[in-house]
Amino acid sequence: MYRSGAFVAEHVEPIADEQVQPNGVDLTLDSLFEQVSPGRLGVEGKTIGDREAIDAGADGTYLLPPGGYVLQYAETIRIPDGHVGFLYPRSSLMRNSCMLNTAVWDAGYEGRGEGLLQVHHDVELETGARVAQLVLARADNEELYDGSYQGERLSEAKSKSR
Ligand SMILES: O=c1ccn([C@H]2C[C@H](O)[C@@H](COP(=O)(O)OP(=O)(O)OP(=O)(O)O)O2)c(=O)[nH]1
Repeated sequence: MYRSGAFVAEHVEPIADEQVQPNGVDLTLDSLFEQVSPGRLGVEGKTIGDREAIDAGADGTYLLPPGGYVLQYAETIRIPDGHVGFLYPRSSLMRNSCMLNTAVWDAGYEGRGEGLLQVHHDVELETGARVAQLVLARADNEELYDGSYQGERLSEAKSKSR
């Protein structure tokens, strides 16, 4: 069963009232990157390719030509024990010929995650704009997430909020 937006809001920070939706919470755009070297997924282990930050411009707006971009969310997410998270693109993003690709958010994960933004037509995205919606569903789990992305970008979040 999916939880209410008010429940999801207890596991996302910082959060403003307008981000809380009936069935989930909107996440906002923090920053964008372009991958510049190959990564690798092996039978054992993985590496993530190098990235270069994309310049948002003086007014904080990204002007994006078609391509694939790594998008970092501004909010810290905590997926509670007994739950799984799914993220969906905001429909207005999709209606503007862009798509956000996402994966499973595991119980126990805490961090500021990433998604893959596909741009199929030039688009403008302002830093802080709502781009995605996180939903939480009750789900059995034997253990909690303890992978390499646990705690990602948490220290950055703290220094930003000062
Ligand atoms: O769109 C998504 C989906 C998930 N995550 C976060 C939450 C999730 O718990 C974590 C790890 O995801 P996954 O288990 O799919 O990654 P992996 O490549 O298997 O990494 P690991 O080897 O650390 O499990 O990444 C994101 O940042 N973005």
